[in-house]
Amino acid sequence: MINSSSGSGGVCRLLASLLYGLEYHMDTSEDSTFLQDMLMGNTLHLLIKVYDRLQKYRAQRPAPLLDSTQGLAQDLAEELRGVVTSPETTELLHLLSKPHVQAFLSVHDMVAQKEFDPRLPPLPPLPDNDEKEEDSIKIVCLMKNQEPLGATIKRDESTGAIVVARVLRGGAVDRSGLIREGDKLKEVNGVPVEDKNPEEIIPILAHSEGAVTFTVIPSTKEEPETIETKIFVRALFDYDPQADPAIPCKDAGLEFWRGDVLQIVSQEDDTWWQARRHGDANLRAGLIPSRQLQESIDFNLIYLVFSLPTAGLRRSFRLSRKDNTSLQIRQKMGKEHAIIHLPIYQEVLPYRRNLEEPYRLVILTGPVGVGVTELKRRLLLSDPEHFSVTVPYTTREQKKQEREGVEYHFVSKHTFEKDILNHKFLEYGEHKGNYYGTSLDSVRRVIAESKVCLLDVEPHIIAALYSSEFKPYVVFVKPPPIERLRLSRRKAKVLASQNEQTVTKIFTEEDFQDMISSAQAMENKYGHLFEKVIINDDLAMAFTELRDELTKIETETRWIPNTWAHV
Ligand SMILES: Nc1ncnc2c1ncn2[C@@H]1O[C@H](COP(=O)(O)OP(=O)(O)OP(=O)(O)O)[C@@H](O)[C@H]1O
Repeated sequence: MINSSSGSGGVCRLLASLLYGLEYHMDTSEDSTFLQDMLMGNTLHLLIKVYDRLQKYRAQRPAPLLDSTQGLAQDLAEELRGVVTSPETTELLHLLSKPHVQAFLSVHDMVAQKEFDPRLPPLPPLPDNDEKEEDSIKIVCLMKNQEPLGATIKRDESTGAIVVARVLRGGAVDRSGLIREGDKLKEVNGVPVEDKNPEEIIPILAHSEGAVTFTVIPSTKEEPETIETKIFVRALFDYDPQADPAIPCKDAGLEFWRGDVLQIVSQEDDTWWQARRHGDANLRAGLIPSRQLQESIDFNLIYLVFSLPTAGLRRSFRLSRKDNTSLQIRQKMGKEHAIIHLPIYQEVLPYRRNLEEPYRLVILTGPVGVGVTELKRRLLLSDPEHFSVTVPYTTREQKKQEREGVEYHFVSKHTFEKDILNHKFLEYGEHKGNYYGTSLDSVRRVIAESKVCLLDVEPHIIAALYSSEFKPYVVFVKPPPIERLRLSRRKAKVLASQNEQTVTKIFTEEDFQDMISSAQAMENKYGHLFEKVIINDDLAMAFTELRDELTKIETETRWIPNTWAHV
């Protein structure tokens, strides 16, 4: 426990409040535990104590008397070995030979000799400044390690000079504060670069390590005030800068995957923004394509390649299997479009449910037969007080054992058709001359009962529920690779229709192939809406993963579209 009466008490309180403030920016409980352990750990607090003690001596400006205590210790040890041994001399010799003492003396000497700065190479001779119009030259030496320098260069089209095009936020160049956008690059490590192409210079810089010396003519333009933006977006596509022919410098690009949350730190450039991946320890920003690039056809061709086979219909009423010819499901929303224009980023903000707020709607989706119904059934059984499902509407006759509002809401054909016209249904279909449908109001009813509503729909229905009212948490249930599918579903049976009869049958090879290709098509087309993907290989494991995830979303901070913040 931290002693708040110590000198570091204020800092400890500051660290504790920092932890609280940072909570919103953490993805997982592991991140939070890691930070908690680090900020509240003993090592950091001992360091703070050491720092506090050193502060006391600061005013006295202590200076080392010697710059080689190691030499003194060696001389002393030699002299002591020559004298008559006594317990004191033996103890002193033993102490001086201890690695801790030697390390301590070595650190003392490094500080005394001021050896902690990197050894910089001698300054290169100043170039002959024939260009009378240039009034100043700057020689900058940066120590480069494995980390890229964090700047891009280009040839200025009007002057032909090689100029610094961008300085990446948080990168080595940015942290040095010595090179600015617009500076003209004359030499790198004494080698003139003015007659070289940027493509020739980039490898020189990329492969150099240690001290890199730049001779630059500083830009005369007034430096614009840098405003760090705090915009968070969820990437809706995978991006690999190494495979991008358009990026000005591949190494300056930021690789990310669909679903990653990115912090946009600069939008000054119209086509290439600067961003960091949220939760990344690396503070150096990288280039990402801007939204403007989205409008370019090439960009869509390169990155947003969607395959468009029609996704398998979900069996919300357990009726829509492919071989059921008598059923025609008519979806109210989301006709298949041949051309999709998707946003490439979705602006998001952190959200944590308040206890008095309704639970988020949980949407389960996936290809026919993947196990959505089974997972939903298990969730309901696991906690019937907490989870619930909607009651569908039907125009078919009520059976003796059925109760109104339990299995179905029984309504007349006239009422059902009126409700269709009034857009009351999320989805509806016809089977053997009767209508079946799920209404938006039935979702609202479950939520109003302070329960988690589990809804199993086809992915194109999600758009109709994608609002601040429902804040849907969309789980995509995905089949495992085909060999695992064959193995795990050996004994599984599915419902199918034959001659107007519903029968059970085992999965066929065609069912598996359909399931996999349908899953792929769904992911390609709607993957940006899926907050969680669960691979249903081992059923028990898939269920545990789903249940744990649903518990977490009730208490943890998650990223939601910023439009959901406005009611
Ligand atoms: N991981 C699994 N391992 C073995 N069998 C499974 C697994 N997941 C589901 N099943 C079985 O597969 C069959 C189909 O599952 P389920 O009815 O839940 O599919 P579904 O996705 O709801 O499809 P539909 O939309 O056709 O109802 C059921 O018999 C179910 O028990």
